[in-house]
Amino acid sequence: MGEEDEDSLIVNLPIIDLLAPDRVSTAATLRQACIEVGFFYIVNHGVDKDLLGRLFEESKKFFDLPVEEKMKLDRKEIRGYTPLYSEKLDTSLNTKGDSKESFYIGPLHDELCNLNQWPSEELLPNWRATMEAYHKQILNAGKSLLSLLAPALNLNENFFENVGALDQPMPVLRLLHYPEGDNNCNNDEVLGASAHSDYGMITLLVTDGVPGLQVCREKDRQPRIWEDVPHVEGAIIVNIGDITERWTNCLFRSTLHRVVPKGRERFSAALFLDPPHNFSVECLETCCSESNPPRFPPIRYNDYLKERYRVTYGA
Ligand SMILES: O=C(O)CCC(=O)C(=O)O
Ligand SMILES: [Fe+2]
Repeated sequence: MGEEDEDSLIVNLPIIDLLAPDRVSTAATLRQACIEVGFFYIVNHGVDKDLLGRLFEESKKFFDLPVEEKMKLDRKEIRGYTPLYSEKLDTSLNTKGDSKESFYIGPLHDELCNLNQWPSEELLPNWRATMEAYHKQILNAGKSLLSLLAPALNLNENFFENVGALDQPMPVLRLLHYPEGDNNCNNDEVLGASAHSDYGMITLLVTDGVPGLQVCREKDRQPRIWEDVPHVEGAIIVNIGDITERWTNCLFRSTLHRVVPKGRERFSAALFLDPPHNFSVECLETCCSESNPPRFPPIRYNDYLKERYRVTYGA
């Protein structure tokens, strides 16, 4: 799949058309992508192009604010601002932290929605409306993808809805800003986002087109081989998260990825789509058998998530 391009490798990921009339063959392509690499693109996802432009404009306006202003919305309950270097996704590294800042926006319509924090309307009048509109559209794209992911697992199209995985889903939108420069420090290289896999069900990622995202398809092989994920205009990048890997008994892969500095400022926005917090994640029937028994016991999603955040943020 990877091919040489001077000194870097480029991964060739399939494009999944959410509106393709032949759902059976689309689900088969999706299944293969999830088994082989855990990353793919989606098109015909229903996210408005102009809204995407506004998302990045407003995101930039927030990150351009003075740090004191941003710190007024410091992250609480996984909502709000995280400053530069406050996170280190690869905890084995000897660096001061990842060179990125971010802003988390939690679900808009659940009993916790009042925990979301917003910049003041005087400072950024269109900010909240833009983020809410994007949040809704990208969540719909995620739901529509899940209705293809279910048949890709030999399950009924409505499986995720029927088991309650979408009752109170936990879509968390994370705006990301990687400043330019800042390449090296004494020890390991400072990365925009160090090597990690995502925790949840699926992640839907849009970027401003600036390169930097890379995947490592064989995490246990040394030295690690990193391949660039190219920008495809109009497409959304999707990756399988750890809880889906666990849910599918490791049939679908949650692939290691990272963001490396390419000497340019970069913006992206990731929607982490998770099941409800009290949802019990238990090996899917179509992913185990007598000869391939479940590798993990059932786990309440919230217990799993808390542990992952504790390790990443050290709190
Ligand atoms: O910014 C990117 O391209 C990737 C971000 C990412 O992997 C994450 O936030 O989990
Ligand atoms: Fe990620």
